[in-house]
Amino acid sequence: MTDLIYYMKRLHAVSGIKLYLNLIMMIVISSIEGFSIYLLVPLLGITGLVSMGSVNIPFLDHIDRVVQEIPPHTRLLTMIALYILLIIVQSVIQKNQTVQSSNIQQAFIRDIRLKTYKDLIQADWSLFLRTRKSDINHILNYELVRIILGTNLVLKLMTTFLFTAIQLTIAFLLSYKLTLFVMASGLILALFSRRFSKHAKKIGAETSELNRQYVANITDHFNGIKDIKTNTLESRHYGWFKRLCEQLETNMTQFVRLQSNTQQFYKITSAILIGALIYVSFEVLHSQAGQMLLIVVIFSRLWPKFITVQNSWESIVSSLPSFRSLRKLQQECEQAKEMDLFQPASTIEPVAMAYEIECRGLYFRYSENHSEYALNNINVKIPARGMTAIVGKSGAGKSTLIDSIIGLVQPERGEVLFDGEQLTQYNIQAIRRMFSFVSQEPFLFHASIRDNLMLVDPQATEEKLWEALSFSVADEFVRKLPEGLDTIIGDRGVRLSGGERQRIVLARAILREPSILILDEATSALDTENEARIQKALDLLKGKMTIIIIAHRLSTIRNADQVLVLERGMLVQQGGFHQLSAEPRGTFSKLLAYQLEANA
Ligand SMILES: Nc1ncnc2c1ncn2[C@@H]1O[C@H](COP(=O)(O)OP(=O)(O)OP(=O)(O)O)[C@@H](O)[C@H]1O
Repeated sequence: MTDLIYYMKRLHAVSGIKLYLNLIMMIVISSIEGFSIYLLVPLLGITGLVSMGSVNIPFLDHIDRVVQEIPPHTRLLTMIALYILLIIVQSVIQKNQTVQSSNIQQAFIRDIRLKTYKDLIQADWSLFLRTRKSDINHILNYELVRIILGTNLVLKLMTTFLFTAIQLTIAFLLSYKLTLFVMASGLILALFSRRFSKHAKKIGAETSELNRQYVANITDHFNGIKDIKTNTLESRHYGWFKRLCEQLETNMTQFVRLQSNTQQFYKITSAILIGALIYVSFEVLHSQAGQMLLIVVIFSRLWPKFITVQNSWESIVSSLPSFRSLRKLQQECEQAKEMDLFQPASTIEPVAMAYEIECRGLYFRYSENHSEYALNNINVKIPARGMTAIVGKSGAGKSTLIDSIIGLVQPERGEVLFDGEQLTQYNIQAIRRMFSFVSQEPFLFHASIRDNLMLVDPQATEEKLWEALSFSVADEFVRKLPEGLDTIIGDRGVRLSGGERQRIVLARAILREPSILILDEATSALDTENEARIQKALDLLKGKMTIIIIAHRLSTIRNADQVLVLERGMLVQQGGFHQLSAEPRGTFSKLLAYQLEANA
């Protein structure tokens, strides 16, 4: 419930006075509707269907007196005209209210979307290690829609309460005994309906979970469609998906059944109550026709409100898990916040590194439950403008070391220093501006090659783009593409080969003119000829920028100034390529030997 209150406050902050105007309009609309129905009583009186004299109550008496002032021959026409006028006024207000309500809603949706996106993008890497991308997708799509619906229902419920209060006051004036009876019956029923609300909450939680799984499955299945096809797993995946769809169907049907059960319950109770009231008034109390009409009017105005309140409440309660999910994600993002979006990247002055990066006593675990450290007491210096290679078996901790140097993960103990200055949340953005990083899974957007390159340098000239492409040996193949630089490369660059993708990403990294270039298996998909050409280009960069390379193919790091050898998170060797190859018992020699064997 606190989550719901949080978002209602947010709605209030976004819409301000408009929200109250909207509520007032809703009340006016409901009141006119109520008034026009009460107006039916004198209308019926004029037609002679009901004798107004028999209805001895202040409110209707007053109306009757006003009606009597109208000349008899125009009385009916005046009353009908008044009725039509009321409906016209109501529809004009209704139109404005609908437009304003939609404006409020859209502004609220925009606010939540922007806040969530901003929170996410400002969060540090640890959040993305913990959270599935499909869950983020799910929250930004499905849950958001349910939150909007839920908020809308709360507003409607508020107006219903206000409207019911007005109705109750009028009803009280008409007959306090009858109104008290209806209210008491409503309260008793509300107590009975608590189990409906509990059930609605349970169904709502299931809906959230099932929708989460739905989005996760779709994302997984279509990300892995190549593997599904090559392993002929289509029918198995279809089976999973079918089961989930059936569960979703059952869940939705359950909710509709619950709501119709509530409605049925209220309708039957309403029929029994009104029957009992009519019987008692007629047979026991011998009431007149006017009072009987009154009973029907009051009952028919008040009772549906109880049904609306109960149904809206069930829907609100069922959407509470969505409020929880979004709030939880936002809270996690707030805790993991590492930067402020209000400071644009272009205004952050990159710091220049003159001497070295130093890792001092670094310890890191992905989870406190892990007994093994991904980085275990790493002490190392990476000199500026030199080439440092990091090698080791798969899982040795190479990428984790890079991630802690960039500040993507925070060490449990120890520190990373740039020219003696510690990497902190205050200088992280400035320090990151020095880097260009080509990861193991480089990302290209569904856009042209030009757009993908200019992402890092929107002012880049044509000449500069081709220079970068030439560096990464990508110029030849890009020239041959039908649209050249303007070729659209598909989702994540699927329309390019793995090696071509890597070369475009490398060109992008160079275009940024970094002072520290990090390549994590950046040329692993290249053929030996193209890899050798890139090696040469990298050699030319030595002395101009700091280069850190993670490579499995050890032949590619022959020219490195220093090699760091990692094993199970520990730095086990450090030195020049030839120096380490000459240590026969060392891990590096073993790695070299394995590769020679494999290539033989
Ligand atoms: N997101 C993660 N959550 C939990 N454990 C992780 C995560 N990423 C890596 N690890 C673990 O941390 C250790 C070091 O992983 P890391 O990716 O740094 O190794 P690596 O040397 O770069 O491996 P590779 O050469 O295969 O890329 C491994 O045991 C790995 O299983």
